[in-house]
Amino acid sequence: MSKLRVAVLGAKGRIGSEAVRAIEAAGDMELVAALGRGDELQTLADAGAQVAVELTTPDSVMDNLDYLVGHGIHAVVGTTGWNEDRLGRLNGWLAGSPETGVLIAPNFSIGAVLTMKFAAQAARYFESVEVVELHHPNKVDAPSGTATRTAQLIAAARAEAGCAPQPDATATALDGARGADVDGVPVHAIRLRGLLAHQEVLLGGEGETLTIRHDSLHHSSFMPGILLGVRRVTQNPGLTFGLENFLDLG
Ligand SMILES: NC(=O)C1=CN([C@@H]2O[C@H](COP(=O)(O)OP(=O)(O)OC[C@H]3O[C@@H](n4cnc5c(N)ncnc54)[C@H](O)[C@@H]3O)[C@@H](O)[C@H]2O)C=CC1
Ligand SMILES: O=C(O)C1=N[C@H](C(=O)O)C[C@H](O)C1
Repeated sequence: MSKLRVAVLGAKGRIGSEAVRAIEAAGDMELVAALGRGDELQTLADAGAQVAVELTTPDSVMDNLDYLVGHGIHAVVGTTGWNEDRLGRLNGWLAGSPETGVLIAPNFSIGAVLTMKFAAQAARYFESVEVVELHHPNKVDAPSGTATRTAQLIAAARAEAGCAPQPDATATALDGARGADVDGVPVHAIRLRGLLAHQEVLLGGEGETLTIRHDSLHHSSFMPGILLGVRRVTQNPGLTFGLENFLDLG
């Protein structure tokens, strides 16, 4: 069977360099291009890339996806910075290239995907819920894409269950002291040397609390998800948001 022809964008970055190694080691894939900032996107079409793994920066990802979708190259995207406006533009490009698949995964690690699922399940049973994400200090965006998605899923589950707004008597606060408000869920971002990517979801009810914590200790935690995404995206045209869509989580 012929190997999948895969490219990496952001190949010299923290996660991109790990992805290059993982793709090179995968028996069913061939790494046909590894691009860094400033490299010509035309290299991807010239190399016959079928799938591109996009691991760059929020300021680069849209131009790259415009090119990829326009050339019918499937994309597996880990880069953060997604909002309604960006998703709308991407869907517009995909409408003009209906056979192309794009997976956007806020997090490729199985533990983080499960954290999001468990948090959404638990959120309706507790009065209070807050998200704390903790990352290395070189991260350029806050809150993390994972924390934003977690808070959105929690808010949606609470709305569906008819939960009341969270109790919070804060009358005066220093700017930022209560974190960012994502759909009514406070999200707090810590940046600390020594950390990689971590998240806690804190839930509180009468006389009890529940903490769901996940730790990515190495970039290798993201690789099985990236490889799964590469294998599955070619059979899933259009936009898929979240790796859970390619997992049988029940
Ligand atoms: N979804 C997930 O599971 C994960 C997502 N990420 C996200 O991936 C992105 C990259 O993270 P890191 O590797 O830590 O950052 P990084 O800064 O180490 O790497 C980004 C790389 O992309 C390069 N780059 C920028 N523009 C480019 C362009 N137009 N073409 C090609 N290369 C370009 C940069 O020069 C840099 O080498 C971030 O948005 C981060 O949040 C990171 C880890 C896991
Ligand atoms: O920048 C990172 O490192 C990470 N980014 C993603 C995010 O913002 O959620 C995924 C993971 O947290 C690592």
